[in-house]
Amino acid sequence: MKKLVKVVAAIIENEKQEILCALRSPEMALPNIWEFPGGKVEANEDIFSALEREIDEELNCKIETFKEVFNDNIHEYETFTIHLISIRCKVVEGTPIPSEHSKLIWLKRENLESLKWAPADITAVDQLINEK
Ligand SMILES: Nc1nc2c([nH]c(=O)n2[C@H]2C[C@H](O)[C@@H](COP(=O)(O)OP(=O)(O)OP(=O)(O)O)O2)c(=O)[nH]1
Repeated sequence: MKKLVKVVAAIIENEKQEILCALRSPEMALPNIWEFPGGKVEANEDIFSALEREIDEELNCKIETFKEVFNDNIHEYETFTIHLISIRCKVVEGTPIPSEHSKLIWLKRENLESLKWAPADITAVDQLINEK
């Protein structure tokens, strides 16, 4: 059986109703595709604390999570299975600066479709596009 990896991802919306999208760098696993920033949940860590930690590490800013799951998806990649949990958040301190990603952009919901997303993220992207 493939390894199951639990990953949390942040849906960060700004005051202009734009969503933060992050481009994975050529050095990362699944390179050069767009995702919601986040990462793997460590043992004994709850999903909300994991996301706060990951965003602090990756984007050098503090977020507050909405304490509810926005989208929950299991997707099988070739080499592992991902359990991707997307959670709405807002930035409460600092400004997102990429340390690992190639690029960050803020996009309106209707433009999210224009990016090449990680396959596991498609259900969350569709849910965002369709909710308003
Ligand atoms: N962060 C994030 N990862 C995603 C998303 N969609 C998706 O398929 N993934 C995959 C890419 C990676 O294989 C895995 C997350 O690993 P990662 O490398 O970003 O997380 P991490 O910082 O905890 O990893 P590590 O290098 O410390 O092991 O999940 C997403 O929206 N956000």
